Amino acid sequence: MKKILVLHTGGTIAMHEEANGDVAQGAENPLMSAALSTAEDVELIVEDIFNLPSPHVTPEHMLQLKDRIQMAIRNEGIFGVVITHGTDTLEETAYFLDSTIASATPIVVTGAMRSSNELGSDGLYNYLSAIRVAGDEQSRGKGVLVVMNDEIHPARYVTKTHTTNVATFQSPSNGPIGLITKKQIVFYHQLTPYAIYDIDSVQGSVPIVKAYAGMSGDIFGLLFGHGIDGLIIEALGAGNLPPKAAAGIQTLLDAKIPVVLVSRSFNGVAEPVYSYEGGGAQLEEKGVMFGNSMNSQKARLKLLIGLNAHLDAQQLRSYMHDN
Ligand SMILES: NC(=O)C[C@H](N)C(=O)O
Repeated sequence: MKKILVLHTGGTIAMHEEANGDVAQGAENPLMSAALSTAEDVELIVEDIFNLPSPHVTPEHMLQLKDRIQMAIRNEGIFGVVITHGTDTLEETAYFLDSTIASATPIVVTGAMRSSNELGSDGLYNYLSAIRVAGDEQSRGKGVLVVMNDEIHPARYVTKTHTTNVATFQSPSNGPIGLITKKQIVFYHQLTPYAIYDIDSVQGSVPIVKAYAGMSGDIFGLLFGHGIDGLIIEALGAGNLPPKAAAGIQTLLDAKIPVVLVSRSFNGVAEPVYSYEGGGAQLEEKGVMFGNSMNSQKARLKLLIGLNAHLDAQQLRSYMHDN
């Protein structure tokens, strides 16, 4: 019997539709009483660790999940872990766990786009698929995986791309890492290795600011006054800013506050290419770091992890760049 630790955290997968069409949380998680027909060699240890819509999930909750999973890996002889989660911030929790837990144990995160009593509800199906993947030998050593809609995606690359479609989770640059069919689980490729920091705190204020045509630098002055510890800028194209915005970040850089640039384009990498005013080459010269192909919400967690791992400026620069 393979022991699978299941941690329910809430989200649409644990919700129901009411008579007026609103989707709401009940006192009971419907997954707890669902009739499951899993592969017979799996024993589930099920915990309702939280019951939160995922917009209520914070890095502190992610840290709590990490601690619970690490304890189970160390002491409870588990084969794999399944986490059910709301989809809005699912990629963030999955990415956080992927970046902080160094273990070959399969860790699979899943959710649903339609609540438990809606026509075409995908919750139970995704839950069963996640259990199958978490109990599969091939899933070992593949980092944290996101299982939705018959696809397996690496936490590093997956993102929510659609507000309502059940095929919302995609890995824009790389595609899924695997596929779930009725009879088998197929993996297509391996991930390259990446740094993992087993942090024990998630302190610090790291906001995200999105760049746009005609942007001024005012927002950076306000953030500086607010006392931030780091900043992610979703920059334009390959990693550029409007001239006034570029000038506005100087105060943060002078104060040695890490500023990381990612792109608001969801495909490709942000890198220092252009030498015009506000161009990436100039920004790099000023001390801005580049977050490569990461999206802003994951780059924010990554910077938070780097800061809580007490990396020095050089280590932080290469950590933010490698993904
Ligand atoms: N589909 C979902 O789970 C969305 C929901 N708002 C949540 O993230 O909690």
